Amino acid sequence: RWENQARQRERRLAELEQELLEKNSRMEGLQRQLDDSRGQLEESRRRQVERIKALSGRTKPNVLVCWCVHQYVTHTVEVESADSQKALAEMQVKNGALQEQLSVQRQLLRELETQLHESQRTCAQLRTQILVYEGEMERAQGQLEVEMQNLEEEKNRVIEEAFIRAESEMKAVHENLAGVRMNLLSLQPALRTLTSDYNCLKRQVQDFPFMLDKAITEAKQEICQVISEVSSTNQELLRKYKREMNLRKKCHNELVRLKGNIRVFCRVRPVSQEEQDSADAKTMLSFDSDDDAILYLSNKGKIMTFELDKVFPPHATQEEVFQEVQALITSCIDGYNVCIFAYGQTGSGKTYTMEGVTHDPGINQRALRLLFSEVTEKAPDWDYKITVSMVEIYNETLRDLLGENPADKLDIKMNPDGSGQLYVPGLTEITVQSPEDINKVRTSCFFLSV
Ligand SMILES: Nc1ncnc2c1ncn2[C@@H]1O[C@H](COP(=O)(O)OP(=O)(O)OP(=O)(O)O)[C@@H](O)[C@H]1O
Repeated sequence: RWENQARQRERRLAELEQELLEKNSRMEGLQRQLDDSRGQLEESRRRQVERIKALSGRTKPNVLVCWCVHQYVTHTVEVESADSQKALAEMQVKNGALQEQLSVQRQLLRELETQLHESQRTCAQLRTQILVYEGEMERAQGQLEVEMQNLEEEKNRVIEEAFIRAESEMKAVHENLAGVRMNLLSLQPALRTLTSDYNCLKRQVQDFPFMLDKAITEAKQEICQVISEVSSTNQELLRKYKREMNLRKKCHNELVRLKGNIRVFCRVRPVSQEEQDSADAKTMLSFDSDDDAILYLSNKGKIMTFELDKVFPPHATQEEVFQEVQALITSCIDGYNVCIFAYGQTGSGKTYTMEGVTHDPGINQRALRLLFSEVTEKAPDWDYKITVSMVEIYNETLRDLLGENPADKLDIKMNPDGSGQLYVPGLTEITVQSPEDINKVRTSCFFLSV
């Protein structure tokens, strides 16, 4: 900004100087004109004086002619002759013209002097203005210098800061570089190892198709060998399985022989609230602590002893009862006919033992679960088909509860195959896949019986 102002002022100063020069040259021209006019006036006066002198020579000596007071003299000249008077008149006319010319020249001179004064005044003003401008320029120059100095200082400071920063960054870069160099040095052995690994792998990849072919051939041979081994193992397993089955059959037969074909258990349910109220409720039944197959019944002071396969006391759980019949379920899978039923007076706990309650199921539910879990376990090797039939025996009459007409009576006949087994012709059989299916059948059965 200051530079612009200074430049403008310099331009203005140059213009004013140019103007001053022009005015000076014009003034010089006017001066020259004035000098010329003065010279001409001098010349004309000189000529007039010579004429007057010439004329004086021809006039009376007492005529006093003086050029500076010639007007007055003119009035005092005594004309002695007609020629002199005529010449005098002419001279007077010329004198008048010269007087006029002189006044005009004087006027011109005054004007020129006025112009000269005016020019000098303008020149003085311009000089003053120039001085003012010069002062302003000096001030601006001073400010400019201060600004320049400030800028220089700022520049130096910024350069110094940048230098310090660059130095620290340079230092950090050098440190990083040193770290990178160290890393590079430490990586070089790893790189060499990797290169050798890579070359090794490359060779392996090149050899891979041949190795693969070889491995496939070997694998094929091994698989064939394994297959033949497995096949022989299977044969062996089958043989063992058959032997196992025979063993199980033998065991079952032994079990039946030892425990008897028909086993009878007795389960004593807990005493109900009403029974607790009666005085002799707790003393009627008692158990033998050494033998779990003995039950004592006290009736009218007389103790009767019952011997069974097992007696379950009131605190026996559903699980304990089921464990006792569990082996029979396995026998059922192995192809034996099994029948489990509960017998007893009303409210003695038959339904509780066979069906149980939702949170603690009885023998039926547990047997079905075990049956299906065994079947599922053997599923890869054996095909099983489980069917359900339901009959009602009431007053010596047999009815098919799953049949289309549950009211129809069924007959029990001897199997004509000569096996000595009984069978019921026309009895409905429903194939089931899970214990839930059996539950559905039972529900419909209840529905039908209703
Ligand atoms: N071992 C037991 N533990 C607990 N409660 C039992 C037990 N046995 C039976 N009960 C309860 O005794 C009551 C009668 O049992 P349950 O209905 O099983 O007798 P029931 O022999 O089936 O009778 P009904 O012949 O009249 O059908 C039921 O409330 C049952 O919950």
